Amino acid sequence: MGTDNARARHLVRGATLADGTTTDLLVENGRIADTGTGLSSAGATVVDADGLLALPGLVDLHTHLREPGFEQSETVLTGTRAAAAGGFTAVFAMANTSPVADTAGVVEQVLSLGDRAGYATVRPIGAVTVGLEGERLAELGAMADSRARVRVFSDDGKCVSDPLLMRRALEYVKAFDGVIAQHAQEPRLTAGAQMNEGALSGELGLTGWPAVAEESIIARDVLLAEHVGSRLHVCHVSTAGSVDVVRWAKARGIDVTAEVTPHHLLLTEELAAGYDARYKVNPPLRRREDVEALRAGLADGTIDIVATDHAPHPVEAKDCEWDAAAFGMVGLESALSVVHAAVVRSGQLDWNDVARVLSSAPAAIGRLTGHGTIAAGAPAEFLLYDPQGSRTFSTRDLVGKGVNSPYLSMDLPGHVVATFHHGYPTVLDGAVLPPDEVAAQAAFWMESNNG
Ligand SMILES: NC(=O)N[C@@H](CC(=O)O)C(=O)O
Ligand SMILES: [Zn+2]
Ligand SMILES: [Zn+2]
Repeated sequence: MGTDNARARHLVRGATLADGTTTDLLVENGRIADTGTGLSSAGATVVDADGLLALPGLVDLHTHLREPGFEQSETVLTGTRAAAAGGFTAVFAMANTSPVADTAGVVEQVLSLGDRAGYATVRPIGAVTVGLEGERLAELGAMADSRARVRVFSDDGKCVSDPLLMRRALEYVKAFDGVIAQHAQEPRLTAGAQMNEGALSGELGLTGWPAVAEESIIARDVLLAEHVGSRLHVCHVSTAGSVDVVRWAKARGIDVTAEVTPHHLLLTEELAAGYDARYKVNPPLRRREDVEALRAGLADGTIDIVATDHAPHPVEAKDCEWDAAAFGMVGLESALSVVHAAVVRSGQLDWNDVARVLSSAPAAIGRLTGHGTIAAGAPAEFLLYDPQGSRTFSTRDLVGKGVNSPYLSMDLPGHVVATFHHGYPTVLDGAVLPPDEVAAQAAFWMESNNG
């Protein structure tokens, strides 16, 4: 049955592309076989895309899939189902698992789990240091040369704070065109930190996380990247000052890219006032001025991409006192709607920009091919989005294991109607397709493409 479906052609009829033109998409053998209007539907399953926007499959450069080791929070299967629901066709899986993804063995395991599940391309991120301990470099070369072909390295969750180790890591990854993705947080300036440092943290009696703890590491790292002539990526930029530092570095010609999360584009620190730990995240939600600067930075290209930092946690880790709660929010299922609400409605980004910041640019930074374009001959990696209307976001919209979403009971615009990965649907009519069906499609795809 799965084999038949994988061979099946799909005709997506009357979709609107990011540039506003209308087209049909004939999907066959994993590729977009043809585009144009009035394509024949002979032998094809027709998907009516009237009024729907077709965007290249979203690529998340920053996802916590939690497997191996924290399967109570998420697995590669559940996390990639959440990804598909959000319109993602590729995710880069962060290394803070148990064991840590600091060896070729672990990254190959994560790769295989992703391939088998079949909901999205999973590209493992390798740890920079052994055990994320910040003491000695992990086997970066072996991870790069492994089947997982790791190009992005990060100790995310922790900062590579030792400047000498950071310098060595930047130097080392040049050999295989890798990039260090830094979680910029000066540890001494943020010991015990619970929320953004400012008047509000004082009022609430919570230890503050000062903006300078992020900005000083970014400033140091762009200078190190310049010094060694290497490539740096900055994770989840959250302050106006960070945008200024990155803008300065780019003007100087330094090879740096930066990401912002959907939540830092929409939410502010005032949400901490109710001590609801759903709003506890690292880096913390900041001030309105920071949100405005992040939006402007994304619009003018200083910030290259939006990445979710999808960080699922079990209910117990959030349903407790603020100080004791885990940092992090889920974000895959809501990302496109939140970006729509934060920067499309305001006119700062159009849909072409959205396709860039959520698909082609993250693919380019991660050296991932086969994603980021909708064109005849290209791999069929795309989604259909209904930009009309809005929904009250609820746990029914959450497909992964985590329910730690800051958007529950908020009204969000639009929704993902369909996602196609490797030419087969992972989401149709707004519903994620069952794991056995998708796994069968994936097995057939692997056979015809690798075998
Ligand atoms: N963002 C978070 O608040 N938490 C992340 C770690 C991280 O991205 O720094 C996690 O792994 O839970
Ligand atoms: Zn981080
Ligand atoms: Zn993270």
